Amino acid sequence: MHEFWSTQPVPQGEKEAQEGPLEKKTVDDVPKSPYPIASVLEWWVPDVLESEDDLRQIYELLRDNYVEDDDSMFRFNYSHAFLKWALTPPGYVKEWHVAVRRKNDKSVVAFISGIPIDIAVKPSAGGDAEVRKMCEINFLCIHKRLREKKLAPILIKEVTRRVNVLDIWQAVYTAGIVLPTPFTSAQYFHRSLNPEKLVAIRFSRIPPQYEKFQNPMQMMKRNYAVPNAPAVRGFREMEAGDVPAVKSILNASLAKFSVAPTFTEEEVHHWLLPREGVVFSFVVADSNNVATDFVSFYSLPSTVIGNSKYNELNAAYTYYYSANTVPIKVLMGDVLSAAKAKGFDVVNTLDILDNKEFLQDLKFGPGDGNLHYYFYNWGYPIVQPKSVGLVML
Ligand SMILES: CCCCCCCCCCCCCC(=O)SCCNC(=O)CCNC(=O)[C@H](O)C(C)(C)COP(=O)(O)OP(=O)(O)OC[C@H]1O[C@@H](n2cnc3c(N)ncnc32)[C@H](O)[C@@H]1OP(=O)(O)O
Ligand SMILES: CC(C)Cc1ccc2ncccc2c1NS(=O)(=O)c1ccc(CCCCC2CCN(C)CC2)cc1
Repeated sequence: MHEFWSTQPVPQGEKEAQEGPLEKKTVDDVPKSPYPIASVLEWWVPDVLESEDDLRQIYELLRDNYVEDDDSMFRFNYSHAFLKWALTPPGYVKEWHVAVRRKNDKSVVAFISGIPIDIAVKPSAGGDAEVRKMCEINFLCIHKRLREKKLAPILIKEVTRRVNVLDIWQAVYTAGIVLPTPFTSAQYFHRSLNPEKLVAIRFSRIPPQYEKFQNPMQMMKRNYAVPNAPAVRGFREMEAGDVPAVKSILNASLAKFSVAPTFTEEEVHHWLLPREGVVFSFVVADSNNVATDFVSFYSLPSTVIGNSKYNELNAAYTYYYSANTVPIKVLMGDVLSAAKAKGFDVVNTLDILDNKEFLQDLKFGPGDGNLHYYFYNWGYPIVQPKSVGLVML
């Protein structure tokens, strides 16, 4: 059971692992050359920032081989611009974008990414959080034709080596599957904005509770209708001038959670300023035009697999927020209006952060997916998802 993960510094599910590092090594212990790989394959570092063609190759691998839901109805289709944004935050390390190509035709067959992140972790016994420089791992993907050949552990060992060699010894990551050993498990929830399209894609017929109506689809549309203008006075798109205020209110909000990132001003600028078709952010400004509240969401479309009428689902995912002068339920209501106005079909979210405070009133329903959160080389007690303030793209 877990031939690879049983060899790794992760909690192995026996008694509660002690908090903190599970193994201690130094840079001198780290191999200086790349992990050995099959002779028909080669390691490759794409230049996602400067080479559109390198970015396109990573985009296409993920478009055709990345995460699907259990019923293979949807597959994530992160856009070029989204991947460039997600992979190149301030201080990113190019070599942590680890790809594998076939030597003969240079086709990309696998990928895994790491980016730097400062994580504040609160000891379970209480007390101040410890801020730790970690690596955030994402986009692990192996071409469908190369699955179940133990290539994933090789990718994981190589990215670990490239992170360790820079004296970083912890990582944080999430997955839709259970591995040794989650420190929390969150549930997906979704909110229809375009019920007609969702019904056409997901069900052959309208949900039974609507059958009793004379015109069921009309009733669904009415049930999921949202205002076409924001309710909150002073609600507007975030601008560069808001960065200092957003940094301070967001860091203050995230400090409440047991596990959450901390953001520098540069990181607020990169992660939270609006980017067309990628990330959308808004502030509530007071009479001096100073941001008192903040809310954001990102665009992650999914390919609809095998549906005659639609081939793409436009999904928005709730991102970071700081609700201070208005309840998060009111702020997120304006997110639904903004997402509808921008043509999104559904808003997805998780029961992390304070999200439980709006799920019911804003008509979110449970999805059929879970998101499990993990540390690498850091023992931590199991906490509830509402104690977690980390959103992973
Ligand atoms: C200090 C720095 C540390 C940095 C590293 C920190 C750790 C980062 C860890 C990665 C975080 C990724 C975060 C995300 O991106 S989660 C998203 C993962 N990607 C997908 O689901 C896309 C579609 N699936 C695929 O591309 C493949 O099925 C993948 C690549 C997922 C596995 O390929 P394949 O199906 O061909 O299998 P194999 O024969 O090569 O290898 C089998 C071994 O791999 C273990 N496995 C399977 N799925 C995952 C998974 N999602 N995380 C970790 N391990 C996984 C599995 O338990 C088994 O080990 P063991 O059970 O026998 O022991
Ligand atoms: C009601 C559905 C239409 C909602 C929905 C929409 C688009 C989806 N696209 C792909 C997969 C599922 C989709 C879905 N159903 S769902 O219940 O919200 C759901 C089910 C399953 C997943 C996959 C597990 C998370 C994979 C993680 C995501 C985070 N990342 C950092 C690592 C990989 C995500 C979302």
